[in-house]
Parts: sequence; C-alpha cells; structure tokens
Amino acid sequence: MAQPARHPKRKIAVLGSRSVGKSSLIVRYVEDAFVDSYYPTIENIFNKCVKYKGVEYDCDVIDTAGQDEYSILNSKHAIGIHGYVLVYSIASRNSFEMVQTVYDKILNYTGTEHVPCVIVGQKSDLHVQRQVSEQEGKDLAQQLQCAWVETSARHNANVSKVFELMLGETERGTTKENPEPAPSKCDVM
Ligand SMILES: Nc1nc2c(ncn2[C@@H]2O[C@H](COP(=O)(O)OP(=O)(O)OP(=O)(O)O)[C@@H](O)[C@H]2O)c(=O)[nH]1
Repeated sequence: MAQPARHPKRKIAVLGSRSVGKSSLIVRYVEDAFVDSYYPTIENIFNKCVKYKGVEYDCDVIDTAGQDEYSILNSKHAIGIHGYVLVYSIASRNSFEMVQTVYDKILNYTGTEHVPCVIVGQKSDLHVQRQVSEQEGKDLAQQLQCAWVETSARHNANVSKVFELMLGETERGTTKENPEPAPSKCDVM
C-alpha cells in the first residue's frame, strides 16, 4: 500500500521585545483573528500546514514571552529550531534595537555564524507613530543577511508573506537529495 506523503516538519520561533505584536501576528496567520487587548505571552505553540513551492510543511510556530536586553535565551527557543522570526514595532525604536541584541544572543547560544531569519516590522498601520523607517529595516536585514518585511496584524497586511519568506530562508541550500536543513543546536563549551 502506498505510504501517505510525509510533510516535512519545521520549527519556527518568534522573538522580539514585549508588546510588539508577536502573538497578534501568529494568531492572524493561524486563526485569521485579531484581538485589541494585550495579554502578555508566557509560551504558546501553534501549528499550521504551510504550502511553499509545492511542498506542504508541517510548521510549529513558537510564540515566546517578550525579550529585553537582560533576558536569557531559553533552550526551547534555541535548540531544534529551523528559523527565527524577529519582530519589532515600527512605532518603537527600542524594539528595533532589540532585534540585533536578540540575534546576537541566538548566535552566541547556538555557536553559529548565521541562522535563517526574517525581520518583521510589525504595526505598519501606525503611520503617525512611526519611529523606524523602511530603509532602516532593510539595512539591518541586509547587514544580518536576513529577509525583511513590514506587516500589520490589525489590517492583515503581509502576514502570510512572513511565513513564505521564513520557508524561503530555511529551505535555502537544501536540495532534492538533501532536503533537511540543519536545526540549531546548543554549542557545548
Ligand atoms: N495598531 C496595531 N496594534 C497591534 C498590531 N498587532 C498587535 N497590536 C496590539 O499590540 C498589543 C500587543 O500585542 P501582542 O500580540 O500581545 O504582543 P506580543 O509581542 O505578543 O507581547 P508579549 O507577549 O508581551 O511579548 C495588543 O494590544 C495588540 O492589539 C498591529 O498590527 N497594529
């Protein structure tokens, strides 16, 4: 009997400062809903099947508690992860600066020189409060060799693009013969 097609599993962690809209971005993507109220996240895992270039990926999306410069990376957010979505709010310069800090923490923890990442400027609907320009977002992404996009979970703008870009980053370098990207490991010193 023919075996059912296996969906490759991908684990994606969503990181960034508090209240930048990480949960809202994921909930918009997975459940197509938006809530105005703010409930700080402890930890949540969402699951969605995502079709990318004809392949259906079984994606676990890990929503994390917001980070700050003093947060220590949780091993659950650093081991076995295929890619990272690093979120800032376009209305908060501090949250934009936190992207580099969190990225450095990931590299430190995993002992690698590069991890597949998408940098996301969330709350793009907040034009009047904008503190971070599109160009600054693009420049950071170029510097860190990541993909970049601005989104609004509120207006459902570019939300699915984040996850397409993410799979583009994780699948880069994979081939038919070698279809599995290496998930991140812990660097044992
Ligand atoms: N204007 C606007 N507000 C948003 C958007 N996305 C989220 N928010 C609001 O921002 C607040 C924080 O959103 P959350 O999704 O809880 O943020 P978070 O990053 O998951 O927060 P933590 O769990 O504390 O890290 C909520 O009041 C949301 O309604 C957006 O695209 N536009």
